[in-house]
Amino acid sequence: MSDLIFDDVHKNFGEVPAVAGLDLRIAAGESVVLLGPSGCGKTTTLRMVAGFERPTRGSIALGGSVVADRAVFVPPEHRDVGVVFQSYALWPHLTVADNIGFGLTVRRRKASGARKGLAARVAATLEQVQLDGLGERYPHELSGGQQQRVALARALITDPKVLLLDEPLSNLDTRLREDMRLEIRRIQREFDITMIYITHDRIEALALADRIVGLKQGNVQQIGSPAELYQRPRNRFVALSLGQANFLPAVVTSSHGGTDARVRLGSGEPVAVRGTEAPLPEGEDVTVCVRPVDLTLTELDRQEGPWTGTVRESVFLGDEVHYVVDIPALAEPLRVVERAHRPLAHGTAVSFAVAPLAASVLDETGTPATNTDALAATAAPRPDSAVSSR
Ligand SMILES: Nc1ncnc2c1ncn2[C@@H]1O[C@H](COP(=O)(O)OP(=O)(O)OP(=O)(O)O)[C@@H](O)[C@H]1O
Repeated sequence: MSDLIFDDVHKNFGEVPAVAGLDLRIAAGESVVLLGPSGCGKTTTLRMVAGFERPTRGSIALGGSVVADRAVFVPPEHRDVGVVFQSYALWPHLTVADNIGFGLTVRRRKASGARKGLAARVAATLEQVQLDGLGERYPHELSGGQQQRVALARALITDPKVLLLDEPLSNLDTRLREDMRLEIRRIQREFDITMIYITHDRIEALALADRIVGLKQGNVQQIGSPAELYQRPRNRFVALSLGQANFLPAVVTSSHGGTDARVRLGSGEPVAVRGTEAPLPEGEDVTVCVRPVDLTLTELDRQEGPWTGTVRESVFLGDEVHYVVDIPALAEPLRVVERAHRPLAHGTAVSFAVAPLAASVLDETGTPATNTDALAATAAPRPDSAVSSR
């Protein structure tokens, strides 16, 4: 059974469409991350689930019951959702235990006579978030990470149908963010919690999601597992949301649809790439997305045509070298990440190769392909050796 269903959910603020037609079914125990830049509608979506906003159109169902549609609007206190905000929102004058217990006592459980079990529930929840023994402290006596654990515990103690987290790690330093990321995933998995987590941080999205929803200006761009979105992004926006990417013009040489295709870059040998769902006609101009780690450079004596180039920047980072390479046939410089066994110096002439089945064809109907334009402007013949699969 789906725990949470969005059916064609829209939310407009005046003329601003904050959320434009969200269709999503979240299964019980699933962790879904809404990923997108500021203003794409993440918080609005979360607020509609919590009951702080009402959809302009469409419906939201939670645990089998509609909580918001044209006719129904269940108020926040009757939705059984737990919310964790970026700001922690703890009561400064209450101890940790009272902050956590507060979440439970304001719920119906108080009325149903469960109060006597409160101390035991608080202790168990403190243990769940690994804060055992700190119940008598006040929030100002805790670190930022510990305070966020208290906020998490306060949401968890009510045993919510869905846990909503709104950029909960933004106020923490890098190290604590890493720890808390793992901690939230552990708790979510261990207790089989249905979770919606919103962030603009790609690492958080990749680390925490069973599925990621890529959002842009209120519109869903793609929904899928972290690996799907990373390895087969539908468009440039999704590709760049999850990390650095190169977008290269190519021509389809064979495709079977749903499976993998072969494309030619420049006049190199065809290279196997991840195809699109629909078959691609042979000869079709496409754009392929290649991650920097899926390219390799080969040193040349001199540049041999528009599909070879020169190293503009070479940054040694210990395990890896990050290269920026100017290729005349491409509008944008190529980004390449290689193991740091033999850093190539600035100005070195190079050819590049794409690893087989590492690149993917974008579905960019109607999107201007800047790199293709650049290629069309380049008339010089290209040596076959310049671009090949490795
Ligand atoms: N109460 C409101 N009144 C008017 N416009 C609003 C309101 N809340 C949000 N918006 C607008 O709706 C759009 C989506 O906002 P939302 O806060 O959902 O984005 P977000 O992705 O969560 O951004 P951020 O990461 O900055 O929090 C934005 O254009 C925002 O300005």
